[in-house]
Parts: sequence; structure tokens; C-alpha cells
Amino acid sequence: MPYRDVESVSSSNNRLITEELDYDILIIKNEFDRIFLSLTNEQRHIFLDIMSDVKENKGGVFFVYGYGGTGKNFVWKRISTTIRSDGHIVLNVALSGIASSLLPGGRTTHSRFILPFELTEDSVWKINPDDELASLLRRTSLII
Ligand SMILES: Nc1ncnc2c1ncn2[C@@H]1O[C@H](COP(=O)(O)OP(=O)(O)OP(=O)(O)O)[C@@H](O)[C@H]1O
Repeated sequence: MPYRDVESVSSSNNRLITEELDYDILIIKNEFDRIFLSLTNEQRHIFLDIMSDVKENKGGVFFVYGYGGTGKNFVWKRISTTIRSDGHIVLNVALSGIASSLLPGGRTTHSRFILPFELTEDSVWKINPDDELASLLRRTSLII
């Protein structure tokens, strides 16, 4: 018998990873189909650029700018449903609680990454490579 992959064994015991994979794929796929055809050309370009890096595991960083109501959250929903319907992990975070509630499965950045409340220019975020959160980050395809 082959040895079991250490990362996959620890993943199955990791509450944070289990939570992030605990989406109803059928509901996600329905949501995906609903949003699929309605992206504007500009939204489609953003979607394809980001998804291309995600699929090739390139580790890119994107900054998407747009006035209020121009459809940024709409693109995040489309990207999130695409990644989740493939059984992968996307973490949706925002600085404020209200903003995070607009994102599918959203959490505040402080809560998700267990950041210190008092942040200064010199703040350093430490994470132990053996922590559940570190394993979650290793399994994560995209952070929005
Ligand atoms: N391609 C689209 N097809 C249909 N509806 C869309 C599309 N893009 C955006 N919308 C709708 O337009 C409204 C505003 O979009 P959204 O909330 O994504 O904008 P936003 O840029 O994230 O706004 P804000 O910056 O204020 O949070 C929403 O009701 C959204 O469902």
C-alpha cells in the first residue's frame, strides 16, 4: 500500500479546512450557472485573468478598482463559486464586518487571519507552520 500524503491526512483533521470545504456543491453550481452568462466584457476579463493565475498556481496579486456599484462583488461571487464548485478553497475577507457580509462565506480579515487589533507600520503577523491556519493557507487557491 502507498504511504498516505501527510498534508492530506492533516487536512482531514483540520477544522478550518473542513469548514471551507463544507459547501453544498449543487447549490454552488446553480449559483455559478446563474452568474455565468451575465458578466460584462470588463468583468469577464478580470475573471479570466485571475482564474488563469489560480489554475496555473502562479501566485499573482491583483488590484481591482471600480466605483461603487460597478460589479466588483459580482465578480468575487463568480470567482468564488467557480473555485468552490471545483472543490477548492477561496477565502473571502474584508476589513469591516459589513463589507465581509457581502462576500460569499466572507469573514473579517482580523477574524480569519487572527490578526492583532492594534496594527502599526511595524506590526508583524506570526504564524506557526504547524497551525491549522497555516495548513488552511497552504490549501487555499485564492484570497479575496
Ligand atoms: N454583470 C452583471 N449582471 C447583472 N447584475 C450585475 C452585474 N454586475 C453587477 N450586477 C449587479 O449590480 C449591483 C451592484 O454590483 P456589486 O454589488 O457587485 O457592485 P460593487 O462594485 O461591489 O459595489 P460596492 O463597491 O458599492 O460594494 C448588484 O445588484 C449586482 O448584482
